[in-house]
Amino acid sequence: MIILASASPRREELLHLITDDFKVVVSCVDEDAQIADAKKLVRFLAEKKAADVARSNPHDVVIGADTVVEAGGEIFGKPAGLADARRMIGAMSGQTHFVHTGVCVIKGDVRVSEVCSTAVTFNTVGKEELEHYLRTEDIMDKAGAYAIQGGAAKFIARIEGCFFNVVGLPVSKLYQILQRFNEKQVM
Ligand SMILES: Cc1cn([C@H]2C[C@H](O)[C@@H](COP(=O)(O)OP(=O)(O)OP(=O)(O)O)O2)c(=O)[nH]c1=O
Repeated sequence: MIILASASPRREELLHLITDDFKVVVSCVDEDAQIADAKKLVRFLAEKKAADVARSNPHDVVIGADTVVEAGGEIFGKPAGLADARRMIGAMSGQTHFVHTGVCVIKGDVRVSEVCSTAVTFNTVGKEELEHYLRTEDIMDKAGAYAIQGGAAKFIARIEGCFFNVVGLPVSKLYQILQRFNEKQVM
């Protein structure tokens, strides 16, 4: 059985693009980590989430993931509040940033972790547009305080890499990892 160790409805929706044969078990890990490198951070947290659920489900294939935005040398997770969200989108306005998602798949002793990065370029977001966006989108549970799959779509000038990675799961990369588990007969 495949288990998605995530409370994210986006990740659940995205995993359905690969298979309908899975269940969700939410991990209860502390996401505070003192890691300054964004790629190392998402890998660490994806592993932590997957390992937490794998401990009590040793015979299942457990998937964990974590997404952050890296913009101008800063790492943006979920905003702490409206002011933080305003600051994050302000920093990304008219600029290119990276969205990194770590994904970890564990079954018993076998563990595969990967990081997928997507470059996203925002058009300049005007003050009024920004305030309207903050009023109308549920951004508090999104890394970088935006949803590319939602109202932020209108700010996107260009993306390079996997779109689904930005939404929280690098679907094609995860598919390849799961195929490897299948070939090794560990699924
Ligand atoms: C940048 C971006 C992020 N996101 C979301 C994906 C993730 O759900 C969230 C980042 O938070 P995460 O901490 O990676 O995930 P989560 O807390 O939602 O779920 P869990 O830890 O239980 O797996 O931001 C979007 O939905 N759209 C976007 O455009």
